[in-house]
Amino acid sequence: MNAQAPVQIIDGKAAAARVLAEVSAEVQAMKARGVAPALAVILVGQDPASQVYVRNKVLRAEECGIRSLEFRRPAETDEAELLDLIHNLNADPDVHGILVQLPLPDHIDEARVLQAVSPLKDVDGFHAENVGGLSQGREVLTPCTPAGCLRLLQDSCGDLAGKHAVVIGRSNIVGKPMAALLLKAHCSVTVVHSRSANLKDLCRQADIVVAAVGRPRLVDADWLKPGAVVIDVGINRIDEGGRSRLVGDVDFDSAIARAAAITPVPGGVGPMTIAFLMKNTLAAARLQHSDLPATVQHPEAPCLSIS
Ligand SMILES: Nc1nc(=O)c2c([nH]1)NC[C@@H]1CN(c3ccc(C(=O)N[C@@H](CCC(=O)O)C(=O)O)cc3)C=[N+]21
Repeated sequence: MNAQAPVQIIDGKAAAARVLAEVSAEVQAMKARGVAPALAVILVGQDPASQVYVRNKVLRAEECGIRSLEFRRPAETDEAELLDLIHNLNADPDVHGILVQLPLPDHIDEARVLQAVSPLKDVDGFHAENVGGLSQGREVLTPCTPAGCLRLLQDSCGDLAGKHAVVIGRSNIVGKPMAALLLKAHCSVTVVHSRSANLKDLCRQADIVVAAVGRPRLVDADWLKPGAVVIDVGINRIDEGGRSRLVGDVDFDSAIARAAAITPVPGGVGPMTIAFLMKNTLAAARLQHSDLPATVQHPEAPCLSIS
């Protein structure tokens, strides 16, 4: 049997710090030309996890010089009120990005709310116009988590052309846009999900596995081809021995025996998601100020996160 090369643990925090440094430099350049990028974050209700995420987003924004505005609304807020707030932010020339934290309370129609955000300010990339643009391979505002995963894969594997990527999960937030980005990067893409027959056999054929199903430690070494690169999007809070801890959709301790490279949870995809939110806010500010001289754009950092 061949000895297996040691596994590379992909450091999402370090990768995110590099992205944030790029963003900070560009924010300064943009400010020097009179535009101060600003992100509005809307949080409806008291979900504790959402509060932590929103707090982190606001902190990261401040760190890279992006102005952040937080709008907290009670869980009972009705849809019309929320739509009203979004319309006001759409019309505000000093606000460049709008993020509506998900999930929303059950009485609010999530699709209608996401569709109300101006596509030019849609830093989540969830508006149908951006979803459609991504599927056509255009450079549009792109969902932050898959954009972050793609960057981690490019850093780790270089050229992705011709590789077989298996995406586990078909959500609008991760699975579907991830598949579109991998296709754009010239991978062969298989999307599998909870109803797939032979889930494990399909996964075993993958050069690249992106797990985004929300099932704690579903994927173990037995699911992997030796040398596979594994991106774990899952963030599952589980109780273990009376203590709460975060685990991914991948059984990390098992998978490291087969994978060539793997992201940990925490410290993998999560920090990259937030870094790409900042990148998208900058891209959104540029979309709204197409009059800015091109020198604002960093030559090696293309305008939008998918490129
Ligand atoms: N409109 C909208 N856009 C989102 O992008 C969005 C959302 N709603 N709702 C919730 C999910 C979740 N999400 C995370 C972002 C960062 C971490 C993150 O940085 N996690 C740290 C650990 C955090 C911890 O310890 O809890 C890590 O993985 O290292 C996690 C989760 C963005 N989301």
